[in-house]
Amino acid sequence: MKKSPLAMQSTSQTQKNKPLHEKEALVKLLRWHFGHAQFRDKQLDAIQAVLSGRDCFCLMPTGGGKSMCYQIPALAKPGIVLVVSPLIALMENQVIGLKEKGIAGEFLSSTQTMQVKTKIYEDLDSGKPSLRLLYVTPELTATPGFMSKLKKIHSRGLLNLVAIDEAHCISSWGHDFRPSYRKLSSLRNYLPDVPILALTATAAPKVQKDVMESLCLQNPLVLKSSFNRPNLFYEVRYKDLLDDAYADLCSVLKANGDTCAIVYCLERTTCDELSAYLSAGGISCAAYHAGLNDKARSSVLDDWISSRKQVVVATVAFGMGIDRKDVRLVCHFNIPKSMEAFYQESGRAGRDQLPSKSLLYYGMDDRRRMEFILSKNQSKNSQSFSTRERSSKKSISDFSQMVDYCEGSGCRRKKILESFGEQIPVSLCKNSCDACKHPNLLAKYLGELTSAVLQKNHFSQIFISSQDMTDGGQYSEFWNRDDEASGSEEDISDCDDGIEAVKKVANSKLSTKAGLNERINFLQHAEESYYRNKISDKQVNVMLN
Ligand SMILES: Nc1ncnc2c1ncn2[C@@H]1O[C@H](COP(=O)(O)OP(=O)(O)OP(=O)(O)O)[C@@H](O)[C@H]1O
Repeated sequence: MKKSPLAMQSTSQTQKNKPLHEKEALVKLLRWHFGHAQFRDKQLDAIQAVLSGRDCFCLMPTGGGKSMCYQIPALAKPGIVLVVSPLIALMENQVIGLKEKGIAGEFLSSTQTMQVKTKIYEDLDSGKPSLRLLYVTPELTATPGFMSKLKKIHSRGLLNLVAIDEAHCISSWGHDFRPSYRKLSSLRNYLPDVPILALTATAAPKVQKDVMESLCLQNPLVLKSSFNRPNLFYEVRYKDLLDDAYADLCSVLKANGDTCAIVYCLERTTCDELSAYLSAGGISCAAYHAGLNDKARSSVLDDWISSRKQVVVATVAFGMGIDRKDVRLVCHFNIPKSMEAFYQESGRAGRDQLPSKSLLYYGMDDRRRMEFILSKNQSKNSQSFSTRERSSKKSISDFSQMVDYCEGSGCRRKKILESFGEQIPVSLCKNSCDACKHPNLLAKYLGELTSAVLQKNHFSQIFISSQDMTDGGQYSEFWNRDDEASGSEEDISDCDDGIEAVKKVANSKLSTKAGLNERINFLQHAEESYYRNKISDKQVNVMLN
């Protein structure tokens, strides 16, 4: 049902003296237009700050309700709120949602007809625009023509707020850097006294700082919600211990009925293969990646959004703007490149706050492949040595957090939150990760994983990559050396009983307590010492005590 706007401005004397951002009045707007009983967490603080003219940096997890922080201010006083958004699909969705509620929202993009655009511009020029929310791309915002239009609107006192959605796109430290966002730095110069609201679900402190500086926020109210997603259950499964990861995922999806899911894969071919496999298994499923043409992609997206398809097997191209709230499972079929990317992607599950799951399939081959990709990116990105070094160090340390998430034995939730600088007691998890729920089982798996890794002779490969990761030296040569190294290592192992004895002792010493990383480090150390110094298994025993 469409609703007529609820008038916020009253001319009566008593009302005149009341601030527009009074709590009861804002709650009334929330209930009237959106049907929600109360504001969530930091929403009210953000709304009151921007209504009083103050800049605000608002950090809320995915599905936290960031949109309300600019939609309510747009309804609280005459004039418009400009919303900068990175994706046309995102803008379109929001505008459709607003119109359904009878709220005057529009977006400007290259996809619109001249007729629609002219109508919007005429409304803006009219001196009394009926528009409340105008969504634009960062590219358009920064053009001189559009900026001068904004200045005109502002000179008439009608530009109430500039909201920057997905504000982390401005930071080259972030996982979704968009060069066009950089142009938004000029907003403050052009519109010095219009409050800016930066919104993001990005947790990395470095990115947060960068966003605030880049947008030149002045004394902003900084609001940070917890990143904990209590309705998500976190689980890791180990590919090296499974007979068939495709079959395993197929049974997970089947066990959950006709559930809505996103499966992220590293490569397009895996998307196609896995999607075909799941479809053959009777799952309503489609692949989505940048190798498909625009038409095919938008048809997959449409089918999924409208529930004609339940599962999308996709690369990370299936990203921001994915607006289905009932995603019950986000599966990473390959390890993501960083905790930040993992958090964003897994966060697409359960945006309706209902119980949902994040499932990651971890494999040692995937780990090595990702290390290779990160090293390749580093060599491609050849601006200057220091930039390369900075970006390489960052990628490597970002990825090592992800490896620790998979290979360590502690609470997964705690690891996620701690990687974003949030300290939490383990009790917060309430057994909603596999590590807390089944610690013994996980310890068993990690023990088996170590053995499987050693059996498959991944040992020497991990050794090479870990060492290169720590000294940052010959990282990019890892793959070139890999074949040779594993070949020669195998030769030595095959004919050398000493090293087998050393490995056995080291393994037995560590299998109960240590995490996989720790074990591998010990084993590396033992193996290296053996070859260098020919120490005995007894000496290894002493060394590891
Ligand atoms: N105060 C509230 N009470 C109840 N539901 C709310 C409230 N505020 C927002 N919501 C609902 O929460 C859901 C998520 O809101 P929204 O899309 O704004 O989140 P978001 O933080 O922008 O998420 P994302 O980062 O995924 O875009 C929506 O369905 C919205 O209607």
